[in-house]
Amino acid sequence: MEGSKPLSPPNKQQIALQRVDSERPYRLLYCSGKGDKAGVIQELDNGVEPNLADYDRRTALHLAACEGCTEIVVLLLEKGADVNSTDRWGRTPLSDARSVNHVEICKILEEHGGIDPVGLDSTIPCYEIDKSEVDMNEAVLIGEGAYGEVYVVKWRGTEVAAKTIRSSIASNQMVRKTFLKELALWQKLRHPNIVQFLGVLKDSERLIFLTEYLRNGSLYDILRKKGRLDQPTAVAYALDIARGMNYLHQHKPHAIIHRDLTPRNVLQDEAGHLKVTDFGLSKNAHEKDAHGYKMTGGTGTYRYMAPEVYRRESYGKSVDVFSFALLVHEMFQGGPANREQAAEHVADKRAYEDSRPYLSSYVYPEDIKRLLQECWHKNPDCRPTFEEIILKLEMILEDLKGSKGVESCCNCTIL
Ligand SMILES: Nc1ncnc2c1ncn2[C@@H]1O[C@H](COP(=O)(O)OP(=O)(O)OP(=O)(O)O)[C@@H](O)[C@H]1O
Repeated sequence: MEGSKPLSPPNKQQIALQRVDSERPYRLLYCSGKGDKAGVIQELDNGVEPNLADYDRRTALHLAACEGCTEIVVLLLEKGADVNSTDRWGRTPLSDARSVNHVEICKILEEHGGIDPVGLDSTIPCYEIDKSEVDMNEAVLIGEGAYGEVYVVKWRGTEVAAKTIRSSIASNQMVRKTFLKELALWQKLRHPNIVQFLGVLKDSERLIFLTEYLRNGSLYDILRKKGRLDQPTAVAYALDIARGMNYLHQHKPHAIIHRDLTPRNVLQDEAGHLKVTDFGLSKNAHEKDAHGYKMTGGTGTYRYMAPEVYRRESYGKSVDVFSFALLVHEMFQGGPANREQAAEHVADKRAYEDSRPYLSSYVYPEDIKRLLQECWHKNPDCRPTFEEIILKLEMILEDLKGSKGVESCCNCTIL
């Protein structure tokens, strides 16, 4: 009879192998989210359960559906993945695919009996506002945009802005869903330089949503009234916008690209600070193709549009940096560059002839000039991030304060 050997402690290599083994099942989740078909097949062939879930109860099918990996979705379903497994938040793979608009995957999941217990519209109720709390008959019209009118109304004793979406637009179920999706994204945002979303009016035939009311109006109104801003004010405003935009670009788990950053979409609060608004056109950066993002064209305002967007190429976050540069240019200049020319013509020349606004040395300090040239660089990869822009602007503002001894901003004078 063979005597039993005393157990010796595992060596380093054995410990490493044990670790790989204990992490091994989760490779299925990793490969599914990355679209690594060979990896997924290998894991399943090794006997990993197709319904394996992580601590949030998210399965390989959730991840593949969410990341738009169609082939993996099909494969997992073939291998017996549960089409209606629910994660910690009650979301099925179909809920995920819908929320990021992966149409083909939604179809496949539905064909396999997939349901969406969460539903797009039901992400809204916690922010629904009873329409009896808002008297729309007392509403005062304050503006009109591409999607409808904007009113100031009273809600629980406070003046707020009510944005109405034209019934011709809101009656289209697909468009309505897209709006609700954008609002669901907006309602999660909280930042001092982002206009606060308040809620959607419940049971209203029209689609109406409330945001905080900024009584000083938009940057467009300010520039029309005041013309060119003094340098410290322009830089302080630029910092406000950059901070709001940086928050959007650093949004987790997916960056938010505004896509329509214009002077009309920047509003001023009573303290004189600027806030970025109108996420109706912003796009969750998760909805990307292999190269970046594709814009369907016609979206956004031509005068502030990045060349790659005008040319309908794939694009990324830096399209907002390009628009930002034009806003800053306008604050120093007092109005838009090439204002006598049609906006589309201006965008065309920027996209195909690399034309950029003139930077007079009398108007633009050297460091602002350099920053603007970097921000509207023709190569999107050469443009700085908003995080970098903030650092530069903070230094420029310090220098301006140092050289003048005075910062004048929003009617305040800081000595
Ligand atoms: N929260 C708000 N507080 C105060 N005024 C607002 C508010 N939201 C919008 N406005 C005013 O209403 C106007 C219209 O706004 P809206 O966002 O509908 O359109 P826009 O930004 O001008 O154009 P577009 O729809 O093409 O983006 C704005 O220019 C602004 O003057």
